[in-house]
Amino acid sequence: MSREAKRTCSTEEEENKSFIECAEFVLPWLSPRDLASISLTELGLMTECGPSCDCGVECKNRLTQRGVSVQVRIVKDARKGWSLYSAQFVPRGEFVCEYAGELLTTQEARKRQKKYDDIASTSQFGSALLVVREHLPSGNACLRVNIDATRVGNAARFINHSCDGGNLSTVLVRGSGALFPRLCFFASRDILDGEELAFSYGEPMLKQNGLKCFCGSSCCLGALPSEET
Ligand SMILES: C[S@@+](CC[C@H](N)C(=O)[O-])C[C@H]1O[C@@H](n2cnc3c(N)ncnc32)[C@H](O)[C@@H]1O
Repeated sequence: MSREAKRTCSTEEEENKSFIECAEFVLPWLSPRDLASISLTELGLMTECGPSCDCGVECKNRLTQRGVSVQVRIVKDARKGWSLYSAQFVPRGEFVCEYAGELLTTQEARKRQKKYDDIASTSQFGSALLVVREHLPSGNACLRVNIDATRVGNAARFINHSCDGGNLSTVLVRGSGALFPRLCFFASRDILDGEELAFSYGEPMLKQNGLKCFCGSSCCLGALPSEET
């Protein structure tokens, strides 16, 4: 899974600071292949109070820091595996949950993805390693965050892909003073009680032995978005 964000509001000075602070997660220069992926679906960006603020978790500007915010149900699907359903009406724009998981170095993410791909080739295995690339305004660099919810995470790790974008928008939330952004889901439209929650895992850059997609949408491309991490 791969998600893209373009940061638009920072100055060059801020950009350099962020670049240095997050050195381990930065790919300094993008390969031509990565550059080709800049046009992928962009994430929304948002800032909240964070470790450098005096306020507590009840602060109104910590909307996404209070756990899963809607009632959900985990349901098994014969073809997609475990899936997350809404167990209440969720109005458009409402915060749903964070994509929580282990933050990995890129080296560890690559190692784990290979292991997960091997397991998935012989069994029904739902790995949940998501790569977020945040492109800095200059276009010369990108901050990469690898979130692995396969073993450690919250209910968001059961959200399946839909080729039509599903009913969730992804927003990268940066807490003031926090080193890494967090990936959060908001309802992209009104969601009915009993609807499956879904989002787009990214543009299809198909691997030869990629997994089949069973999202069931009219624009289904037949394969899950997947790329070399
Ligand atoms: C983040 S996990 C989602 C939860 C997963 N279904 C499970 O059982 O753990 C991602 C994995 O779910 C499966 N998956 C997600 N969306 C799918 C879809 N549209 N069609 C088929 N499989 C899907 C794939 O195995 C994928 O690697």
